[in-house]
Amino acid sequence: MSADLIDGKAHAAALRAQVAAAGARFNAERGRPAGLAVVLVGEDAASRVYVASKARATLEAGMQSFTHRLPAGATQEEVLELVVRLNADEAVDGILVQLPLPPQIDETAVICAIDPDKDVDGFHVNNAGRLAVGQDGLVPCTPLGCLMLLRARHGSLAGLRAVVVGRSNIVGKPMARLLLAQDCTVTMAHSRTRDLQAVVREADILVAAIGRPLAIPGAWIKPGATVIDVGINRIEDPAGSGKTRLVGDIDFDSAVQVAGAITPVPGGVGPMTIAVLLRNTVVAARRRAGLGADAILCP
Ligand SMILES: Nc1nc(=O)c2c([nH]1)NC[C@@H]1CN(c3ccc(C(=O)N[C@@H](CCC(=O)O)C(=O)O)cc3)C=[N+]21
Repeated sequence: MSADLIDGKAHAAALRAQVAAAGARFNAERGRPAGLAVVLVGEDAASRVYVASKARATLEAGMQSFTHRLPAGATQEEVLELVVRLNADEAVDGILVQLPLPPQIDETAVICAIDPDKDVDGFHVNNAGRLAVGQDGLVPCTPLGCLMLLRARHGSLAGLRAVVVGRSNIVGKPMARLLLAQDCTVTMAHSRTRDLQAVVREADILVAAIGRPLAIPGAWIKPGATVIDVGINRIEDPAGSGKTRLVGDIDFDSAVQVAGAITPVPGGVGPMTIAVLLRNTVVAARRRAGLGADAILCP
């Protein structure tokens, strides 16, 4: 048996079309487009690629895109000054500071400086707290994208056993909170979990966000489970040739034989992350403008 492939690119394209429609409505109501500011500190090549693709996606969705590049040697004060300026800028509805930041900069301090109403990453402690207690806020893009994929497949998730492997503030913790809010029975597993294999085996829904290539083999997975692979790891191609390729945290080739449905890497969760970022930007723009929720943006 072979699992259904969950086509993240297709789901992301559909979401982006909805976001573009909602963005156009916002523009018509307010007389200006929603605006997203992306801050990039340093010259990391991979980061530059993400930032360029985000900027392109923002423009395609009819939003305004502002990209700010600071040198790798920028000081904490310079980064904070820029964030303060973007907080005060009425044309900016969303602020994303690309992580990781260079070592001389205190990431927590920078995230805390972002206006929570513009925190489209959902990393500010106000938004993390809101998610934890079930209040409306801005929800981190990757876990919300995963939830959308799961809702599209299952409809209701109530009563299903969900296992989240990984406990980062960016993916694991908010993912677990979202699944709990959907009435899943949630287990959080991590690097210190004993008998991870037995825990994974319980999962009707498995979300892997570990950051270790091919860490979970198909033999661990419950037959028929829905598997969401958040990992994006660049490894040397084992076939030799010195080339590299992207793989997830799940050993796809064995997992696809066992799972009921699975996201590929690339083309799974990654494209959803960017689509949700745009969605969050329109949500933030509407809230800041005192407009009600736009129904098509509510998952
Ligand atoms: N403040 C902040 N917020 C972020 O959301 C954030 C960040 N910092 N720092 C970097 C990571 C990484 N990230 C990705 C998003 C989409 C793809 C994506 O679409 N990947 C494609 C493949 C791209 C390729 O081929 O290289 C895919 O999975 O199909 C990848 C990585 C967001 N990040």
